[in-house]
Amino acid sequence: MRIVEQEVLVAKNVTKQYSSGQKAVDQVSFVIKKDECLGLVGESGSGKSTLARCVLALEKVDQGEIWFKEKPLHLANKEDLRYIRREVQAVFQNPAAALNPKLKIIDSLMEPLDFQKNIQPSFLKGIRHQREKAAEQLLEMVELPSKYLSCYPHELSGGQKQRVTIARAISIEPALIILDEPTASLDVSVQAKIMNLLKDLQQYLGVSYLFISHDLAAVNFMSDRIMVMKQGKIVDEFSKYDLFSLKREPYTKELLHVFEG
Ligand SMILES: Nc1ncnc2c1ncn2[C@@H]1O[C@H](COP(=O)(O)OP(=O)(O)OP(=O)(O)O)[C@@H](O)[C@H]1O
Repeated sequence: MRIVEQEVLVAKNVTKQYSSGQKAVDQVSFVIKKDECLGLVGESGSGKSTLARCVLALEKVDQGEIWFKEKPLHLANKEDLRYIRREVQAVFQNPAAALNPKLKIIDSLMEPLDFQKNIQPSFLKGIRHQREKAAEQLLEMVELPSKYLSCYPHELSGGQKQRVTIARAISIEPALIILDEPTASLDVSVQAKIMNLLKDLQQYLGVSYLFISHDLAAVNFMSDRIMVMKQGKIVDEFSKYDLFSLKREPYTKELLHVFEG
């Protein structure tokens, strides 16, 4: 398949069926462009996380194609997978589960950089191999003081832990970050702060996002374009400025109704 330069990820007719026979993802196609945030909204069980796992190459697709830049995820060999794992990072709902409780924050944070010695992120120029300085810089980017580097995860709040997982995701300067309900486990006041941080980071780093949530308000705040998923299918797709258009599908209007309260 021909990939246009500005396209970071292209999914074409992706289908994933579990052994129960149910199609969790059914003929889904989309494009994520450089620097853009694509939002994916749908109620629980609509297939959002399954699609995310396919994009992360954690699930094998049954039909269709997923291309990350010029690499076919659906046919990826070991070397392609190594490249994709570096370029596509993820932040999930539960930061407590994402951090090893036995590791100090500095060690969880630096895991990707410790592992991939040859990566030179632009924002760590001159300090890439000074481990503590690099870790301090990463924490600063997510607005956390460096004193947390020597703490264990249980000493941090949920929002602080999520900031650490975000810092870890950006640490190797990926091209795409999958954000799967990144604020769902956090207090409402913290949710807004994390979303603002994610927006600022996106602008600063020029990274692309796939932002996944059941909350249309959150998706609308974060995204340039929005896809609505229902029972494994994309039932609506539009620019965020067209959310209130009369042309929206009835299901989007239902979600909108919940959002407007
Ligand atoms: N490992 C699995 N084995 C079998 N069925 C699964 C598996 N994972 C998900 N499913 C089913 O696939 C469908 C889509 O689930 P998925 O978790 O992708 O939806 P979701 O929109 O992310 O929901 P949620 O927001 O609740 O996580 C659901 O019916 C779910 O029960």
